[in-house]
Formats: sequence, structure tokens, C-alpha cells
Amino acid sequence: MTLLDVSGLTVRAAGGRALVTDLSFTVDSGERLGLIGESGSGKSLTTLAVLGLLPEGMTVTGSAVLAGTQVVGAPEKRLTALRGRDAAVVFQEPLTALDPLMRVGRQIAGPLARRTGLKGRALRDATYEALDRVRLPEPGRVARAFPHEISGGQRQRVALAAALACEPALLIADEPTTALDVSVQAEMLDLIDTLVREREMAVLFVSHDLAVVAKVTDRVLVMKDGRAVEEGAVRDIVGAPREAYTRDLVASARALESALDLRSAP
Ligand SMILES: Nc1ncnc2c1ncn2[C@@H]1O[C@H](COP(=O)(O)OP(=O)(O)OP(=O)(O)O)[C@@H](O)[C@H]1O
Repeated sequence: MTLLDVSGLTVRAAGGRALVTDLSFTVDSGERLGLIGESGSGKSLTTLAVLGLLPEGMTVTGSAVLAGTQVVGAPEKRLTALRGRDAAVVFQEPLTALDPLMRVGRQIAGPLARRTGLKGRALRDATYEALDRVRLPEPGRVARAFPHEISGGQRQRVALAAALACEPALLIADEPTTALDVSVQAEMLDLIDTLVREREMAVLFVSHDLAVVAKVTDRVLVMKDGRAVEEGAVRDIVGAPREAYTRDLVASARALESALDLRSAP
């Protein structure tokens, strides 16, 4: 079943310049699609358009149907109902998603309570469980902390726990590991991979890094200058890229890998 159907999506800046042009793709239930391309290729604007979160002044045309609802032109009330339940998002910088003045536990308990109707002790236990599931040690301590009192890697786990609390059909992850230390990046990626597979959740995973996208997704859409360049199964794109731009992406990912191989050689 098609969960997200984007067709002819065009996003324009306030002055009329096209930032995303005539983009079309679909994500089926349980499918993991990667959006890849260099900085400025329009990946983030695409995810924001899908959630109806584009910055003021931008205009969007075309169609983005999420779980049967047309997002383009939808009133805010309709969009609020979609967000969290049909699609939840984890951004590069978790502080943009977390409320700095609210203790972490409440930020997870809120969406959990809306979905499950739990209250009191049962809600607290479910909140601790949600923190435990994203492998945060001492959930009780983390729940009582404010976002600035925990590390960047822990904050990103909290943002993931909050996104998963509503059990969304689609998880949108926009460069979720880019701002993290390298050692924490791999753990976070592994965690996202495990949790979405367990839940058979669909994923739209945005990254400039092909190696990262290849780890989590089955299919990739390559973007350049706001347009789709090429789309296909990860193994086909990596094994036999058709377009020159994709070949460059693959070559640079391989160059990095072989640099690592050389360094780790005895
Ligand atoms: N608020 C804005 N007003 C005008 N132009 C914008 C705005 N936000 C982004 N852009 C432009 O839109 C284009 C696409 O940006 P977008 O953030 O979607 O790229 P991206 O592929 O996600 O790159 P990055 O990984 O650097 O975020 C870029 O040229 C960017 O400069």
C-alpha cells in the first residue's frame, strides 16, 4: 500500500525561484527510502513540504498525499492531526524538536498519553520504557532532566523516542546522525535501523552520505539542484550508477571507505 505519494512537487522561494522542481516519488508501508544529494539539493525542503512545515513565504504546488490526505494546501488543523500519527520526524539538531523548558519525560509522556490514553503510574512506566527502548541508561534520571542537561547523542535518542511514541506509519529522519560524534553516529544509525525494522515502519531517510543511507534504506532517490537525478534499489545505485552525478557520489563514498581500509591495514 502506498503510504506517501509525492507527485510533481515544486517548492518556490518567496521571490519565485524554484528550490524543488517537479519531484515525484512514493513510499510504501514498511518501505525505507533514502533521499540523497549534496548540500542545497532540496532534500530538507522536500521533507518539510511532506509535513506541511515549509517556512513562511515559500509556495508549494503539485501533490503530496500522506496516508490518504493531501498535504499541499491542507489547513493547519488537518496537518496537526497527521503529524506524529501518520508521520513523525527526527531532525539533525534535536534541540529544534525538543522544548528546552520542559523536562524530557514530559516531552515523551505527552504524545504517549495522546496515543494510548495512559495516565499516572502506567504513563510514567510507559515513558521509562520508551526511553529504555532507545537504549538510554537510567531512564528515571533522563526523564527528570531538561534537554540541555543531557548530551547531544542522548538528546537525539530522546527525539527519536518522542517521534516513535506515536507509533507513526512513517518516520522521517533528516540527517539524524550528522551532528553527532562519529562514535555515537554508528550507534544511533544502528538503533534507528533496529527500531524501524522491528515495527515494520516506513522511513524517509535524508542524508548527504551514501554510506549512511545504504545502511538504513532499501531504495534511494538521488537529488541535485532540486530535481530527481536517479532512483533505484540501493545495491543497483551503488553497484551501477547510471548518472554522472550519482557516480561521483558513489566514488567519493568509496574513496572514504578505502581510506579507512588503508588506515586499518596492519
Ligand atoms: N528559507 C529559505 N529561503 C530561501 N531559500 C532557502 C530557504 N531554505 C532553503 N533554501 C534554499 O533551498 C535550496 C534547498 O535547500 P535544502 O535545505 O532543502 O537542501 P538540502 O539538500 O537539505 O541541503 P542541506 O543538507 O544543506 O540542508 C538551497 O539552495 C537553499 O539555499
